[in-house]
Amino acid sequence: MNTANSKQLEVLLRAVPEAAVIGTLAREIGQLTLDSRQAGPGSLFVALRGTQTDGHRYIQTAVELGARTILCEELPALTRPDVTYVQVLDSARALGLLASAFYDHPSHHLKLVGVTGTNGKTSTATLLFQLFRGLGYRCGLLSTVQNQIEDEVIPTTHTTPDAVTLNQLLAEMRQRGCTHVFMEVSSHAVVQQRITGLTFAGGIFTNISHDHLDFHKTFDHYIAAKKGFFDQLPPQAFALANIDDRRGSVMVQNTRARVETYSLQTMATFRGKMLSETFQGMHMQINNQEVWFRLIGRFNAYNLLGVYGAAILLGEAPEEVLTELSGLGSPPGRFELVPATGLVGIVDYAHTPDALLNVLETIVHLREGNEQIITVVGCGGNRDAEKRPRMAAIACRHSDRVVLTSDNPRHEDPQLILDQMLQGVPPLDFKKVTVLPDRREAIARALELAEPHDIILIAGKGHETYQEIKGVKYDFDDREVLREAFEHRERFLKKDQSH
Ligand SMILES: CC(=O)N[C@H]1[C@@H](OP(=O)(O)OP(=O)(O)OC[C@H]2O[C@@H](n3ccc(=O)[nH]c3=O)[C@H](O)[C@@H]2O)O[C@H](CO)[C@@H](O)[C@@H]1O[C@H](C)C(=O)N[C@@H](C)C(=O)N[C@H](CCC(=O)O)C(=O)O
Ligand SMILES: Nc1ncnc2c1ncn2[C@@H]1O[C@H](COP(=O)(O)OP(=O)(O)OP(=O)(O)O)[C@@H](O)[C@H]1O
Ligand SMILES: N[C@H](CCC[C@H](N)C(=O)O)C(=O)O
Ligand SMILES: [Mg+2]
Repeated sequence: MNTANSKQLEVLLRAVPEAAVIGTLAREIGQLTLDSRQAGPGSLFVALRGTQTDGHRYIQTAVELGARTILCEELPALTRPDVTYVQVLDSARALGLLASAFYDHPSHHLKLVGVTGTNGKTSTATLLFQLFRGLGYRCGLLSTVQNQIEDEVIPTTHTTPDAVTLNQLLAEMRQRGCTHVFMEVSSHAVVQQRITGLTFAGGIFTNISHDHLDFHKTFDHYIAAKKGFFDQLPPQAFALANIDDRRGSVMVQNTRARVETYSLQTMATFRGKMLSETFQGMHMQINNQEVWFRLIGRFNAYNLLGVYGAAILLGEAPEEVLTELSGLGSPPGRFELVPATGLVGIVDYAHTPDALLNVLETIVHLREGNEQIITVVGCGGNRDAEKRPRMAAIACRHSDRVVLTSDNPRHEDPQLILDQMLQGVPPLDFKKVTVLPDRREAIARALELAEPHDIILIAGKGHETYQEIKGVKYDFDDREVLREAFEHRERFLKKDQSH
């Protein structure tokens, strides 16, 4: 990436006035790193306290690899005269501030909009990116699926990258002439201060429901994390909240930004109404204008309203925005239809109880006759376990047949995850449930159960192209696997007919 940079330590530290320095300030910093394994001559290594280990334990390693500037909360027992130590109260905060300064504060020069909420971040940010490109702007996107600078796709491992990667990407976007950047702000990113030091033009709150309690421990902490994003918005920014969500007004109650709202139920700055929908699209009214969209589902009506509102708050003309929005399709793996003869196949990233409920309610609503709804779903390992029985219960309540399977088991035993899911199956529903830990077999089984016109939902992995089992990522794409299973079924049916 062509954002090679170097800065005098003395200049950089103006971003962190509270720092105490031991050693010389006359150092040229060529790289910021939070991982000792990436340190080298010219590096400033930032020791962060993490969830698995403490970066302070790797100061020595960073120095051995050539780093001569260390930022930490606690000085090592033995300090070296040839190393500069910068001591702060909060390394994560300092890293955010330094990363912005190191890359010349790229966010100050961009219209940066952050989207937070349990569900709908990727959808909202991606739609905004596509919309603004359609309106003629050069744009950047930071999302779970991928990062993108105009047409160039940059793979990502996180929803919100760490502060260094984030500012580096923003700097690259700025250098390439982008004026607008749309990014997802995960709750982890707020708590770990990955976004500290950024200047946002606006923030959007989609909704909040059950997720990530493995990390945040309580729902109140999770709400506080999301709210933290709005608390740090500047007065010039907008804070756009979905007020149909119970927590919508709490989110923006302490923000200094200008508060605006969107709703499908009540008075709001941006008011929408769903008029009708089919599997091909939906008809909506937005602030008294009627529009046809290619996206479907009540949850997408919310996403479209949030996108519309943000575009207007960024100064765009309503007519142009609606015309452009009306032509946009779903982001990858979000209610993605997989074509099949005589059946409906849907791959969706619903991996929380709320998302699964929304998707299934949409499908139930769109069902025309007595087609069966067959749901294949699992829950990820090493993540929030409380959602497991809830997701199984929701799948049972709104489907005719359910195949429980593995998502990304990570380091957990797939059978134990499934046992926890089974706890949520009501006794009378056991007859509709099949358990098959192998996801490919589970998808095949769903098709064996299917009769003409049935609707098959494969939930939880959406755009993911791998399945992570015991630290290894195996190629696996629900859309591909479903497509192959459809082809197999068609061959089988043809053979059957010819006999
Ligand atoms: C739980 C969590 O968020 N973890 C993130 C966190 O790691 P951590 O706090 O566990 O770090 P750690 O492993 O304890 O290490 C502490 C420090 O020591 C350093 N270290 C460690 C070892 C060593 O040899 N040398 C060294 O310097 C590490 O680089 C780190 O700075 O900081 C790391 C660097 O930024 C992230 O890569 C890591 O993401 C892990 C891989 C992860 O899985 N995160 C997920 C849960 C996540 O962040 N998800 C959110 C939300 C997803 C959603 O939208 O639903 C996201 O934004 O992606
Ligand atoms: N506004 C919404 N409200 C509720 N559910 C939604 C909404 N938008 C999308 N969904 C559902 O949630 C799933 C995830 O959507 P999306 O990827 O946009 O959310 P996200 O917030 O980015 O998730 P993640 O935290 O995993 O990055 C979708 O596949 C869909 O099932
Ligand atoms: N960003 C979410 C994605 C979950 C996707 C699901 N397929 C899983 O692996 O659990 C997380 O890391 O919790
Ligand atoms: Mg996302």
